[in-house]
Amino acid sequence: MSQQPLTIALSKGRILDDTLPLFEEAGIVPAEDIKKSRKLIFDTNHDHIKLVVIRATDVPTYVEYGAADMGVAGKDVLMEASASGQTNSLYEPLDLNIATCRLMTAALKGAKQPEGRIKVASKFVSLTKRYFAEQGRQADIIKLYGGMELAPIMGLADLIVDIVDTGNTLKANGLEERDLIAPISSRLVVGKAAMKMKHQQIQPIIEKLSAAVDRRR
Ligand SMILES: Nc1ncnc2c1ncn2[C@@H]1O[C@H](COP(=O)(O)OP(=O)(O)OP(=O)(O)O)[C@@H](O)[C@H]1O
Ligand SMILES: O=P(O)(O)OC[C@H]1O[C@H](OP(=O)(O)OP(=O)(O)O)[C@H](O)[C@@H]1O
Repeated sequence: MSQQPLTIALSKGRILDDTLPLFEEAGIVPAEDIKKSRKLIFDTNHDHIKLVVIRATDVPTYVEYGAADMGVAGKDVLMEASASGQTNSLYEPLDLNIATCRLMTAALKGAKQPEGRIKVASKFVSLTKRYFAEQGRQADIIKLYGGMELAPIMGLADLIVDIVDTGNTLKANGLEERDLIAPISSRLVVGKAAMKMKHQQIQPIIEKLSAAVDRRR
């Protein structure tokens, strides 16, 4: 019996470096070197499986709408997509334990926070809004697209919400960690329709990836 076609959306950028070896261990290998190509869609060693390589923030959208059946994305990106209402039906069956880092608030070293409303800069606008609402703190959220650490230095914001890994970027810019919002790693996500219609094909992939993740622990 021929298998139904299956499309997996991978985040380009730093997650891809960790995703490709994991997929290879699970027996899914692109037909050409993704990192040397300008193509966005790739055949694999399985006739029915294709990989699409897109911006991390677009992965939840492709999977939510069923344009891709499954995907790999950072928990930060998934939290933001969910908080903004961009997604509401994604399954998250596996923590791939790659691209691990922390979603933190941070501020200038030693800086006191204002009593009333605070200004918070982040690229994760919706999850930041939700987080401060849950904390019962009034916050104006300022959307930035990168280099968040600059915002407190320039007086644009009191706090930032950003990814921290080694802490080197914060340190280099005179900032310090404040509160942990969530530990982050990349997750395998599956769309609602795919989970229903292609379960028999998807389940073995989840199992093989899960075994590959376990072997690394
Ligand atoms: N310093 C870091 N260490 C470990 N993981 C990180 C780090 N920064 C980001 N990540 C994780 O990797 C994911 C992708 O980050 P990357 O820097 O490749 O893309 P991006 O700059 O957020 O996206 P884009 O360039 O498409 O806007 C993030 O969503 C997060 O889950
Ligand atoms: O704690 P560290 O190990 O220093 O890592 C944290 C940095 O990594 C990410 O930035 P990235 O390099 O993706 O650049 P960006 O600001 O363009 O997102 C994140 O936004 C921090 O700036």
